[in-house]
Amino acid sequence: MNEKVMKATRNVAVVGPYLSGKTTLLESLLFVTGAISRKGNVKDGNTVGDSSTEARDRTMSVEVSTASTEYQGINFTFVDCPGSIEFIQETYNALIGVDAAIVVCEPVCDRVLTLAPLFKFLDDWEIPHLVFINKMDRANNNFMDVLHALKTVSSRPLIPHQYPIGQGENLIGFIDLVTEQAYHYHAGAPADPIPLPEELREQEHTARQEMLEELANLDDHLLEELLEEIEPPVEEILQDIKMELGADLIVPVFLGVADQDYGVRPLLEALLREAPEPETTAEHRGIVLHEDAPLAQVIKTYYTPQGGKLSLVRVWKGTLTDGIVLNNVRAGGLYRLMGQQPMSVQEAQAGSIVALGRLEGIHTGDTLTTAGKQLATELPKAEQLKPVYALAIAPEKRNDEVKLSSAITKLLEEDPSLAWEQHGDTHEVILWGQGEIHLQVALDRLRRKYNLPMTTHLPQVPYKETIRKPAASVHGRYKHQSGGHGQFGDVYLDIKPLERGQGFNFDEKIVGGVVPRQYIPGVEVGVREYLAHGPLGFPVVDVAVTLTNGSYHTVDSSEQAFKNAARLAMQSGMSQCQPTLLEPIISVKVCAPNEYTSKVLQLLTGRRGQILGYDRKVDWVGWDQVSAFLPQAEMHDFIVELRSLTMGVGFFSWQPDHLQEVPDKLAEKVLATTSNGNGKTNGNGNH
Ligand SMILES: Nc1nc2c(ncn2[C@@H]2O[C@H](COP(=O)(O)OP(=O)(O)OP(=O)(O)O)[C@@H](O)[C@H]2O)c(=O)[nH]1
Repeated sequence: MNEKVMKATRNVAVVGPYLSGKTTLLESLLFVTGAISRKGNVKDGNTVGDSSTEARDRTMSVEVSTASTEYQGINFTFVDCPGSIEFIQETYNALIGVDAAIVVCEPVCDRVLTLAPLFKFLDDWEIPHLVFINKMDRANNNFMDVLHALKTVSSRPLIPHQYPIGQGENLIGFIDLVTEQAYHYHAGAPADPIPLPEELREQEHTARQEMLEELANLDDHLLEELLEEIEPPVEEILQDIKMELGADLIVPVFLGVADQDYGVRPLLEALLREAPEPETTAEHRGIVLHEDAPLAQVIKTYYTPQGGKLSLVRVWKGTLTDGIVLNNVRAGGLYRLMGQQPMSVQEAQAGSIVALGRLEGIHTGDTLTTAGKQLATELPKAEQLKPVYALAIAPEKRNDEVKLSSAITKLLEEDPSLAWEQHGDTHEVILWGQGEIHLQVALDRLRRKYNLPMTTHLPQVPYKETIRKPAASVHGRYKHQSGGHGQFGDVYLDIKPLERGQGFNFDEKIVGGVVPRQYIPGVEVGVREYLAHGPLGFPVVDVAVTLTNGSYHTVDSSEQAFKNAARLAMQSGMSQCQPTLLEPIISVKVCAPNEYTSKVLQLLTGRRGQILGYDRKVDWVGWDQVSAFLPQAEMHDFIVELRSLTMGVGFFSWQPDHLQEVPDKLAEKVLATTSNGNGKTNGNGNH
């Protein structure tokens, strides 16, 4: 292991809520370190991050992108992560592979809640992170008020590292609370030291005391110094911050204006001083470093516009070279990525983040070793989010259908928070994801990368039907004479409703061979075939059918003729049984900050949901979890409304639960919109 390389590397994710300025900050970090000579900006679509067409079209990040630079002898790889909650899986997968994260947020007290899921993930994974309060040129709220608001959504104490000089448009610099040195910002150049403004002395003192007291909660020596009113040495404070940030015990808070490079150098210096080295991160993850065999983990999979596969990996130990065989697959190409630009490298040492080409069969999250797949002890992966939003899709051109499955497979490799299925009842291809924009981006990729323009519509609700009443001895006789020998089958069936969830049962009570044994399977097939489309046009469930009687003809009877007779019997019998529509009900667990619980309850009941109860969400301070049954017909845009009611942070998990009778009035509506009674109706029935 090359310890020198490990010590000289830092991998830092840039994360934070939607549009907080992460891509702009990355651009500034690359600019002030000299990795790029001219800064791009998000509106002009020429930044290093957000380099894909899908991102540029929407001026938002839709996948992670990495860029490397050097600052004061340290190689930094920054991973720019999407902020939108719909692309959060990307962020979670990438965070697994970094040493630290910069949480970029805006100085708005009302919006701190949007950070809650991210802080939760960082804290659960014990990923050291610091906060960069960006857009300080737009700050309306007092800095300490923002800090205190942020504290309410973090389980780790936030400590101010800086204090602003001026506010909003009048922001001119900052005070470093560790050294108590004030600085004046300059666009495009390092800040100048200036004397500490007298009028800020008291506020600076209060902020600094808050920092020292939080640190003293974790360091007895510092606590003693504070109690005895001894001024702690700067070195001791810095050492404490480094140790406690490294162990994810505190969250230092910085400030600035990314698009003017204000506060960006101090941020880099803090990362240099305080962010953990790759070796520390690896040890923290329980990786045994003294064995030299390479160990890496995939944090993102890309398919380039030319169709090549690139696996972005964090090298935990050992050295990767071009052509290395990992998990029995030979890598073809080893690259450092600068946005979408791959730059070939000969080798990648432990601690780096690089891309490997052509790792077929390897997926995001996989652990890679030279020991072969079976021998690799899997490193933990980020939790896979379950999709919550669906669209039915079909290729615009019919003969593209064959191409679709291989394109979707690649799409899902790039983005594991998508899923797809061919629905058994409705035969639709359903694309599942995390929200409307998420699916639009996936459809854009299908069109652009795979030349597969698609049409979309709301998925059909897979309604079923059943019966309320039995019918006895329903008769079906099939008699057909055509040329040679004819067709004859004759049956009597009893039809009975079954308990909900019992499915279908076929039985026979034939005595005296009135229907010969060899024809009985034909009767069952005929019944089953009929039940695929009941009188209302949907598959029939929870029905028992018994063959009770019949007759046959020695020459003309056949299995086929009995099948037809059974269908005829079902046709005449089922209409007497009061057919009724059933809808799928899903069980949902809806999670949101408790100030929104009453809105969540209203949302559910407004969608015919049945509330089963609610309670505090385990391990989520200040959050509730509501359990309910919800008709699947009401699920389509449920996530959209839930997010709009909860500042974007509410989420839910779901699973199919049972079938339930559709209330009569609604059933009429559903059946009226059913085209030609063939069971096709759109989701979201009554919206
Ligand atoms: N006033 C001001 N605007 C900024 C600052 N930083 C970024 N912006 C603007 O904020 C908007 C969003 O910036 P981005 O860098 O795309 O934000 P992001 O966090 O990467 O966005 P997503 O990744 O899509 O969540 C752009 O219009 C930027 O120009 C800043 O410090 N001050």
